[in-house]
Formats: sequence, structure tokens, C-alpha cells
Amino acid sequence: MSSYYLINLLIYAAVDAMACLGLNQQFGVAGVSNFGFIIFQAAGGYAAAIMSLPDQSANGGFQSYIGGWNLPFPLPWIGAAVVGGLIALPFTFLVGRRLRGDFAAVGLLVTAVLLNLLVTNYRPLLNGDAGLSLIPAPLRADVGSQSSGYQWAFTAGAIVLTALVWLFVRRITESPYGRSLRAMRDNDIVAGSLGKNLLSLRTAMLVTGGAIAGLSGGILVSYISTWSPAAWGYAETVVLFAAVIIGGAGNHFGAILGAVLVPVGFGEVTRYIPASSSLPPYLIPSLEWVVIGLLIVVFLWVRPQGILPERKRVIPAPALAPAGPWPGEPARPPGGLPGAGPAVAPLAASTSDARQAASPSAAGMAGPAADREIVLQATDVAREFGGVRAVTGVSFALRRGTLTGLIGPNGAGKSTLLAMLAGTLPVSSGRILCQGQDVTRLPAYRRARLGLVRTFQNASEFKQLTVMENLLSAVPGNRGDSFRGALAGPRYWRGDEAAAIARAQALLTRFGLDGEANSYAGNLSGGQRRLVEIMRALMTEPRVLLLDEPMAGVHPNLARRIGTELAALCADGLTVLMVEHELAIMDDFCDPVIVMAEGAVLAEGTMAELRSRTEVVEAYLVG
Ligand SMILES: Nc1ncnc2c1ncn2[C@@H]1O[C@H](COP(=O)(O)OP(=O)(O)OP(=O)(O)O)[C@@H](O)[C@H]1O
Repeated sequence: MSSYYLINLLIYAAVDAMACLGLNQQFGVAGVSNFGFIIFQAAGGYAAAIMSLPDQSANGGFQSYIGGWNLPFPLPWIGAAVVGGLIALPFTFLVGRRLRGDFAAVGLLVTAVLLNLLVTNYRPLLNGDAGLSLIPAPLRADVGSQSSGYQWAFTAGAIVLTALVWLFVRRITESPYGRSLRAMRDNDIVAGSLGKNLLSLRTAMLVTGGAIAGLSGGILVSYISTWSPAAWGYAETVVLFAAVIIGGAGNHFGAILGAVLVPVGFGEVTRYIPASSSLPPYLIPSLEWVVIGLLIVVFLWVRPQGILPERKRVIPAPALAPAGPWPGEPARPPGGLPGAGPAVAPLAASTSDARQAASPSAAGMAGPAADREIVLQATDVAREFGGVRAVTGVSFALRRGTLTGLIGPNGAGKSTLLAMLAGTLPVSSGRILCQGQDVTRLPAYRRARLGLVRTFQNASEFKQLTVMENLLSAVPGNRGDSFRGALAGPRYWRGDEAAAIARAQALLTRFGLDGEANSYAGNLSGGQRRLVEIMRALMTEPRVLLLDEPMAGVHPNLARRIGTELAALCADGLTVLMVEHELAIMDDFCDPVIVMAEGAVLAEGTMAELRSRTEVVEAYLVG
């Protein structure tokens, strides 16, 4: 193997691995399907080119381009990364709140095609379809030649930069912030309802991935000294996606392996297919695309986790101090709940000092509920879906420390009302006040940060996160749960993380799920998943908790335990609104109970009062 061949192979592997690390960070870790990924690499390539090229009048002006600043190394590579990151900013509107998922992915793909057409057809910008050539290599004038020593130094530089990129993405992914990204990937609406700012998370990942792609483009053009639209057709993004999917989305080693196997390996293998004059000239390259497409389909079908699946984050349980029984119970049964471990301190004691100070127990919550402060108030709240009036002007108030039930026949509008209160669904009209603050127009994540948190009627656990990670993902204020905090490293956030793990472990023990702490939440039974959702909501340290059928699928004994626990938390100041079809639960734990029918509030009172009202009995309580 000639050294030129080996250098070529290593540089392409480094550039592709770097690009795949950037794409994996966006797609595999954060779930952002950036089908326009190649334009960020292209932008980096052009940026490095026009920063390192002399003015276009040099070389007889045979090519036209903007820039031509003749900047010294490493400025063109730094510029490539900066431009790759900056051009991501205008795309954030595509992945923002209004345009998500598939639509954003298609929008990015279309943008990539349009930009390629623009650069191809508008020559003054970047020399059109002929592309730029004679792009200077870094330090070449200083070093003086294309010697093999120079080539090896270039190769080593590319590999070192790829390794640095790997360390960078690893630091982000393995932090609490990385956990938030993976939570968003698994279920973005739920992540938002737990206080995650999806727009900020997606923007950060677009910019980060864009900068990495830009740097890879800069290195590439410096090596091949030419860059044209043919090198960055939209289909190149498909190759990178294939690499990440085949290598193992979510696993950075998988992304590197995929880069070696797909763009590099494929190119190598197909080089040995003998050319034949009897075959059409573009048959082999076209067949390459078909094979790459087939490989994606086969992997998504047979092994969607890729060759190297995402690593499971096992968190060892901290040593727990034994403590008292469940609230409201004389003593904890010897075996506890199925799978229960040692008992721990009461949940209510685990909330933060700030919340404790603000809690009604601290404020003297001994008086009758009717005298307590209103913490959540809905006024004439309505929601229409096309012609369907799901909720038609509902007004009610929740007082601090109450466990209010919400019942009604199927289709009465209960879930829609809860979604509007939590901000996961905008109101058509009406007003919502939370602790005196008008939250009607606030997005779900801002309401969650105010302590207004919901659970969902349908399974909403983060499937590819462990149970422990599900709980930790909801903790507010972890120092490592920000981009900067993640980059600061584990030493910066380890203390917060340890405290959060201890809280989560206490909750798991209390709900009898500590044996499953390191199981993937998606592998639990339906009832266990419900528990995970309740515990996760409690980890947000809510002030007002909106529970949508939390007992559905839960064993009746456990349902009663949950009811007891919620009642204890309410006694300590938490306010709960709970949708539930099981009337025995309403009888035992909820006061007052609101009855909805056909989108409106039909009645409100204790279950005993409601049972005496004919219209309620006819609408819902019969049977
Ligand atoms: N996204 C939507 N698009 C169209 N109609 C909807 C949508 N969501 C809810 N609806 C309609 O709004 C009405 C109220 O639904 P909602 O789910 O809020 O009722 P519910 O009381 O929670 O019912 P259940 O007890 O069965 O969960 C129903 O007629 C439902 O079909």
C-alpha cells in the first residue's frame, strides 16, 4: 500500500468520521432529522476556500468568487467551523415549535437542493458549477512542498481534530444536558411538558452539528484543493445518514465505524469493480446509491440500533438510609410493594428548600380548603378542533393543597382541558392563571418551570432512557443541564447529579420500582410505566400537578398506595388535578370532584354531593 494511498484513506476517514459525529449528535442523540446536513459541510468548505484563496483577480481571474482574503492557517479552518455553525441559525425556524419532525426534515432537504441549485447557477458567488480550484493547503507556502512529511502532518492534524470533536460531543452527550437531548429525541412533547426548551435544545444541536460539519468541509477542501456543487449534492446527506444508522445512531463510536464502513469502505470496494465498455458509464455509481438505500432499509428493519447500539447508562444506586412508612400507613409491610427495596424518607421531604419554604405547611395550611389561596384558575377556557368543540368555556379554580378529581364520560373534554392548562395545547379562547400569573400564552416548558406540570393519558415514558434516567431528566436546575454546564464537565455538575440520583432513588423505593432503576422504561409493564410518569412528574418539584388517568393499568392495591401518597403530598402543599375513571379512587381521595360532559363543567362537589344530583348521575355515574 503506497503512503499516498494510505494518507488519502486516513484523511477521508477522518473527515467523514467528523461529519458523522456531527450528524450523530443531531440525529442519533437529539433526534433532529437534518436532511440538509451536507449544506453545512459545503458552507465550511466554501468558507475555508474563500478565506484561504487570494483575490479572484489572481491566477488571471479564471474563476469568480466572493472573498479571496488569503488568510493564514488556521483562520480558514476556524472560519469554516464558525460559518457552518452560523448558517444553522436561520434554519432554527424549521425545527422550532411550529414546524417539527418530518416537516422540518423535508424543509431542510428542500433547502439543500435549492442552495445547491443557487450556487450551481450563480457564477459570481462561488464560481458556479465549475467550482473553486487551486485552494491553498494550510501552511504550504511556509512548508514549501507537497512532501510526504507534510502530507503525514496534515493527516495527523485531521485525525487529532476528529478526536477532539469526539471528546467534545462525548462531553455533551454524557452530561445531564445530553440526557435532556435524548429525552427530547424520545418524546419531544413530553420533554417540553417537563420544562425542556425544545427550541433552545434544537438550535444548540443545529449550530453544534453545523460547526462540526463546517470544520470537516474546511479540512476536506484544504486537502483536495477544489470544491464544487457536484461534491455536495443532497444525496451525500443520505450517505452520512446511512453511516450513522448502520454504525449505530446515538453511539459516537458507531458513527465513526459507520463513516469507515459506508462512505470510505464503499468507495474503496467499488473502486475494484472492473470498468466494462459494455456497461453504461454511470451504471456502477447509480447502483451504489441503490445499495446504500437498501442498506438503510435493511438495517432499519433488522437491526435499527445499528452495529454498535447506543450504550445503556447504568447508574449505581446510592446507599440509602432506612426511614419511615408510607404516609398515612401505620407501618410498611415486610415485603413492601412488589420489587420494593428499603424504605426511605417521605417524598414530601425531598422537595427543595425553596419549595418547602413556599409550601402551605410552612404557610399554615391547616384551615379549610375553601379558605386557601387559589393556585390555578381557568376562566371560560375553550378549544375547538375544526368544527369539533372539545371544550366549551370551562371555568374553575383549584385551591392550594387540594386533590381535585376530574371525571366525565369519554369525549367529555377532560384530556383536552388538561392539555390546555399545561400548555401542550393552545386555548381557542379563555384565560389561565397559575399562582396569580397569566400563563395562557406561555409555552408548556415555561409553565413547567413555574411548577405547573402534567402527565399524559397515553404512555409517555422516554423509552430509550432507563427508569432512573427518566426521573433524572425531569430534575430542574441541574448545573449540567445546559450547554455551558455540560461543557464545563462532570466536576461542575457531579454534586447536583448525586443529589438528583438520591432523590430519584428515594422515589423509586417508595413506589417499589427500585429494582427496575436501570431497566429501559420502554421495557416495563403498562402499570410500571404509569408509575415512572408519576415519579418523573414529581421529580420536577411541581406546585400544581395535572394527572391524566394515572391509575390506568395499575394494580388496584398500588393505585390506592399512589392515592395515599398523593394525598400526603397535597397535605404538604401540592395541588393536584386528577382525571380518573375509577370512581372508588375519587371517593377515597378527591375533594372536590369536577364533572365534565360535552366539553362543559356539569357540576362540582364532593362525591357524596355529586351522587345526589340527578343530572350528574344521568350523565356519568349510572353504572
Ligand atoms: N387532536 C384532536 N383533533 C380533533 N378532535 C379532537 C382532538 N383531540 C380531542 N378531540 C376531540 O375532542 C373531544 C374531547 O376529547 P378528550 O380526549 O379531551 O375527551 P376525554 O374526556 O379526555 O375522553 P376520554 O375519557 O375518552 O379520554 C372528543 O370529541 C375528541 O374526539
